[in-house]
Amino acid sequence: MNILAPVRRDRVLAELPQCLRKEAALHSNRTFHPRVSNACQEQRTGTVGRFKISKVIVVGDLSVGKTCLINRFCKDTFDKNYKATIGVDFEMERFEVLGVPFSLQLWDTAGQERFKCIASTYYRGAQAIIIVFNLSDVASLEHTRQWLADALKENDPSNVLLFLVGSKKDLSTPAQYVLMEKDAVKMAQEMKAHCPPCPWTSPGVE
Ligand SMILES: Nc1nc2c(ncn2[C@@H]2O[C@H](COP(=O)(O)OP(=O)(O)OP(=O)(O)O)[C@@H](O)[C@H]2O)c(=O)[nH]1
Repeated sequence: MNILAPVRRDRVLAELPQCLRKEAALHSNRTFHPRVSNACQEQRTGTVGRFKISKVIVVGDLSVGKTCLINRFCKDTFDKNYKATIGVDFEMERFEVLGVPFSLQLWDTAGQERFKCIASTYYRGAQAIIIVFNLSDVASLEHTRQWLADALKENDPSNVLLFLVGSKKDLSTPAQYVLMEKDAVKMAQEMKAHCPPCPWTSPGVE
């Protein structure tokens, strides 16, 4: 008996969503890799990496907006009150890709130093690492190197997708933003990551 609710309409993917900016995109393709399409057609998704379920870990300094980013993505909500994450939190988002069920496990980790030890025990086995920094706090961008190093201790660097995400754009002036973006793009290139500005956490989007 299937007791799961239907997959949300915006989680049914028949083509790749349009990217925010071409240069920030993983690649500029609008369609799936033929290997993925073929495997989906033949219902052989177990053979395309871990297609049925993927783990994403979200790391970064305290209060940069990791929880808000996940809540915007999963629940389309924004909470202006800060509640520190204790250790880790977890969300599961179900998709349907080319007719095949797919689940994304999102691990929200604590940025506070005292919880780092607990949080890092959940880093292992990630298919994607999202490193978040605050666009109005240059130190949080500098610290992304350390967050990445810690996350990669538990994962195979050649087999994991990296994303560098700038939050709190609404709190920086246009001039500050231009400077931070330049530094962030440099950092993203150094990490071989991608650096799309984040549309989800902006209170204006709510
Ligand atoms: N103005 C503004 N505030 C934001 C934005 N994103 C998050 N915040 C606020 O920043 C604070 C911290 O957000 P969280 O998402 O809890 O931060 P976190 O990175 O999960 O924090 P830790 O759990 O301590 O690691 C909260 O008060 C949020 O409301 C944003 O884009 N703009």
